[in-house]
Amino acid sequence: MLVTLEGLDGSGKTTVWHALGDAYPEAVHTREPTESWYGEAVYRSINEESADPLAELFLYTADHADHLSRVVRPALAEGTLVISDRYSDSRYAYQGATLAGEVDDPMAYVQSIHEPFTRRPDLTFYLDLDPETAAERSGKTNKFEQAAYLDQVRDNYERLIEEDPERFVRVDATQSPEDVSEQILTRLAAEIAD
Ligand SMILES: Nc1ncnc2c1ncn2[C@@H]1O[C@H](COP(=O)(O)OP(=O)(O)O)[C@@H](O)[C@H]1O
Ligand SMILES: Cc1cn([C@H]2C[C@H](O)[C@@H](COP(=O)(O)OP(=O)(O)O)O2)c(=O)[nH]c1=O
Repeated sequence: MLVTLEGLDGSGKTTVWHALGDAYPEAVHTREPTESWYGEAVYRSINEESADPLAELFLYTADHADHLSRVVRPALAEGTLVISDRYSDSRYAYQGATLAGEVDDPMAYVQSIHEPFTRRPDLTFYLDLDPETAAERSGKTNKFEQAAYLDQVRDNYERLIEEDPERFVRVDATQSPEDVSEQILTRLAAEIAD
């Protein structure tokens, strides 16, 4: 089973990911961008103000392809639970925003380049938080963390949820970290038992 955590920067994904690590020590806990050299290239681009958005999309997508073949697919093939802090929906939502004006319907375009090779998550927790609080919590440390930009990213996440309501579980991320984790742990336990 492939479970992903999605949401704006500062929505609390990493906090939940640690709680899931404690609850499911036998699972593969992973993230995108990854820690591979592809992921390092992605972080280099994130910290570059003038990075070309299309080039950046392909760096993220290269990192995803490597993540899939090296980590996600082998673990799933062994029947291991995989929990990823960010995954392809981050590309659809974020690059769907950075590519506005570069290509028509950027989110559909980004989805179309993933479709032939990606593995759809079985379950995605969306940590729902307003962009102002998210930007405040995240400390606005990179170019993607400004509230106006996060507004567009949030709209894109809403479109993704509309497209695939069965897969997404919306979690109110204004709750305390304990309540957010508790809600996710309860739902995940129920899905695994199903
Ligand atoms: N539910 C919450 N309520 C208030 N603050 C939170 C909550 N969850 C996380 N935080 C804090 O917000 C900041 C960003 O959380 P983090 O888990 O790193 O988010 P993300 O991985 O989504 O960027 C951290 O300082 C963290 O302690
Ligand atoms: C995985 C991914 C992340 N991002 C962005 C979101 C973040 O601003 C940044 C780094 O991700 P991350 O380190 O997960 O940031 P955070 O923990 O604050 O959520 O990269 C994309 O734009 N596209 C992607 O496909």
